[in-house]
Amino acid sequence: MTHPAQPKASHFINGAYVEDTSGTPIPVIYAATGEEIATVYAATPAIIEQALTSAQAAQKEWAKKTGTERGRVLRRAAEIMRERNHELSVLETYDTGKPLQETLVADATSGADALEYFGGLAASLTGEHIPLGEDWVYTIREPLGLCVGIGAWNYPTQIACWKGAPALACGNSMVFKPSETTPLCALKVAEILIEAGAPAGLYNVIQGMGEVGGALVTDPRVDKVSLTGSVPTGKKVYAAAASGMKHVTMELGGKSPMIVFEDADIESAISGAINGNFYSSGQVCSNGTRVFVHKDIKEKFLARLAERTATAKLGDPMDESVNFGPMVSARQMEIVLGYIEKGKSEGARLICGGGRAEMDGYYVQPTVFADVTDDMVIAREEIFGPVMCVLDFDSEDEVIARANDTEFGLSAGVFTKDFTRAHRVIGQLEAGSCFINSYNDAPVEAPFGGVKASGVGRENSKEAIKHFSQVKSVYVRMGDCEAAF
Ligand SMILES: NC(=O)c1ccc[n+]([C@@H]2O[C@H](COP(=O)([O-])OP(=O)(O)OC[C@H]3O[C@@H](n4cnc5c(N)ncnc54)[C@H](O)[C@@H]3O)[C@@H](O)[C@H]2O)c1
Ligand SMILES: O=CCc1c[nH]cn1
Repeated sequence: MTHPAQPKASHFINGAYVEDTSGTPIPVIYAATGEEIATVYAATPAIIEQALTSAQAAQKEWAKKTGTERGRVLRRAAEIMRERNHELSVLETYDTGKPLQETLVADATSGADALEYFGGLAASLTGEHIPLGEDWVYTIREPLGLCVGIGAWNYPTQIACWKGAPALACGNSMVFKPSETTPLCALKVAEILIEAGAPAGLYNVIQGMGEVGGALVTDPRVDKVSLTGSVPTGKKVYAAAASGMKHVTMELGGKSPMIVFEDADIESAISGAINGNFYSSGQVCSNGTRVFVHKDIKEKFLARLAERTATAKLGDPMDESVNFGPMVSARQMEIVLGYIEKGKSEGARLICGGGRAEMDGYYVQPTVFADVTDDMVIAREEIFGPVMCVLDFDSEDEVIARANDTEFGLSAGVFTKDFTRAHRVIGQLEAGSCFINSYNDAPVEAPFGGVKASGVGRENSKEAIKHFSQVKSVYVRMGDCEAAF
């Protein structure tokens, strides 16, 4: 019997599902059991061509609509997503293995927030009037054209919407390629947009691995590339886009610091560390995986952290009481287990976890290492799994320097009751998305993105509009135009 997660076809192009089984088969594996639940096929050159042609044609008509008309479609799509939240969350759980407890509140709902927010902004995307004596300049905010979105596997619905919603609000069209590990959810986003009144071809989804992404990035019809992925992929995609002088947004990886000062509320700081390391089984780009704890409170912090981590409920992700799921894939589980062994061999002190959980599926125990030093591999490389590194520090200046000593710059957090210190420290941290006495909140109203190797551009908020539109300026001379000869 066909599994309920099996989509009608692999791709969604020009308003309909499209199949081409001559592409490479991509099995969809449910991470909680290892069972193959669906198959899709990588886009062939003919499929890529269909998607780009449809998107290019649809964009021209879409850009002629008023912002109010565009916004209405996006807001209707948001409503449909909310009405179907349960069904979409179950699919997200099949796609990623993340617990339903999480997907019910953080995936389709976050996608709907983006559609609603950018739907609301669409009608207010105007230019300005710049008086110059008698003359004047006016500006027009114009779409970029055909945008390509390429997704990572940790938030398939959210990523499809965080890219699609601002792109469409600004009058662009999109071809979206989900991660080959989680190909299912973006198809539903495309389906819902059509149901909400989007024209055929405006938002297309095609499947595939890096080669399909590469073909999209280098196509001369594409004006903008927005990637969510790792730093190595980001470097390749950024370079390929640059050779075509395309606009880019790069949402990449991190190894973010979370600093716990001696005056912090310990329970609250531990909640931050848990949210910033174990939510989505640690598969969140902005995670605060280097937890710097002041030496005076380190042992107290570790003892309580171990106690609370022991209460994590691993199990069937469809059971709503389960709050800790498997890694997305066997490959990701092996990568994470490799880092755990590295941490042990490097001499870090294992506080809890430290291996695979004894159950079917790709579960890794929530793991905490203490006495981690800055030079250890586990403190330098992005693990993208449930592995928290606790490092201790003495002084504010020292911890700021150590927190910044990384190629990454996605996020940073500070826990302290001293707000003067909180703002002073945050002001010196090299990171794009920061938190004070909290960790990992990502509301659509706030800009999201990194500095240094963690990325270029911002998603969400009004900032995203700047990355999906361009400004035309028009000089208007009221008198005669004069020349030297
Ligand atoms: N900053 C953010 O917003 C954010 C959010 C989620 C995940 N991430 C990052 O994503 C990574 C995990 O996701 P992943 O393993 O899917 O990342 P990845 O870099 O392996 O793949 C990301 C996407 O890029 C595609 N791709 C690979 N090579 C390509 C190429 N040469 N040209 C075009 N496309 C190509 C993949 O098929 C996939 O769709 C982590 O590093 C994580 O930090 C960042
Ligand atoms: O994974 C990165 C994006 C994100 C952060 N919090 C929720 N989603």
